[in-house]
Amino acid sequence: MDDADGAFIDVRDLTKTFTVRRRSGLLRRTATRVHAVDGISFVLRRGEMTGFIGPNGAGKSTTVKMLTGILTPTSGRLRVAGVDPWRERTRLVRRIGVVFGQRTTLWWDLPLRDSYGLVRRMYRIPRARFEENLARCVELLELGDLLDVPVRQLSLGQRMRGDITAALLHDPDVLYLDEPTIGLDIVSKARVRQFLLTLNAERGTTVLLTTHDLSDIEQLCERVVVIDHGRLMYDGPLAGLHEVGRGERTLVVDLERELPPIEGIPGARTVRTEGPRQWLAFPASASAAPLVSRLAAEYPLVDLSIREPDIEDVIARMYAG
Ligand SMILES: Nc1ncnc2c1ncn2[C@@H]1O[C@H](COP(=O)(O)OP(=O)(O)OP(=O)(O)O)[C@@H](O)[C@H]1O
Repeated sequence: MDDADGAFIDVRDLTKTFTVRRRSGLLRRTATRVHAVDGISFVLRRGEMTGFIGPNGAGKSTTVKMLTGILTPTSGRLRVAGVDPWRERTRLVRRIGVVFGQRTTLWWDLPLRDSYGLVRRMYRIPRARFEENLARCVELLELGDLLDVPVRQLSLGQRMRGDITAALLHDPDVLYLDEPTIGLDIVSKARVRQFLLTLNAERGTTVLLTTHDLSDIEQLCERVVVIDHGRLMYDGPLAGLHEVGRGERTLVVDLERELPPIEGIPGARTVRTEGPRQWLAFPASASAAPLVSRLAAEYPLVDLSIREPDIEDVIARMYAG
């Protein structure tokens, strides 16, 4: 059930504080408090696919653990599908799927097929629905040849596809993915991403994706939530994140030969040189045309291009600020 206002995941002023006791002398121990999540709020609607990003230690895992009912919040309000995850964990378990890129939820010594059988029993999935969901995942994730292979013999990419299938056999409404493409080669990454797009489009599964790979976000998510030091830094469309960094654009100039850094062009400053190539930053609000004609008049130009700030630059700048 969704909230009256259509919120499927509703997070308000959520905090989680850990008390860490450290030895501070021979016999003394001092307690310090870590504000892992420090008052974040966001609302996800059903069927949204959202990127959840932030640097190491930002509080992403802690947030996801609270969303899945593994950790209890220190304060704030939390609802997933109308349910308080901590209090009604057993009810919620049927509605959510979780995939951790770095750990497997499969049984190491069992072939995938047997692992899935155990998942079926754990969730009491009706046989027909189980078979249907399994067949679908096997086809889309190309697992057909792997079902009888013990999990320990699978490559990382194969295991990840196996894990995603296990998380979806009970038809969850929401899927939490923690670094689903970490360590995967390009082909496996593409397969996993395509699968997630199909899942979201066909089933309307709500997806919250934690990743350090920003191309995951660019290819999958229209919306991104950024946290740092437990605080919300940005929540909005991916395009808006580009806007945040749209203070400057860069002109990449190829000269006929290596020259000293270009100087004296009003409104532009040389930020980098590498052989005959130079990079000039200029305000995004300014037109590049006068700059280009001035450069062409004064320097032996071979080629040039304009670079928009990429998402990595923008985020690096947000964290730095
Ligand atoms: N059980 C715990 N006890 C004490 N401190 C904790 C505990 N779990 C997390 N923390 C601290 O809370 C902060 C947030 O950690 P969290 O794991 O949520 O970050 P993260 O954004 O998931 O980082 P990463 O990208 O490295 O996985 C960190 O400072 C971490 O050391």
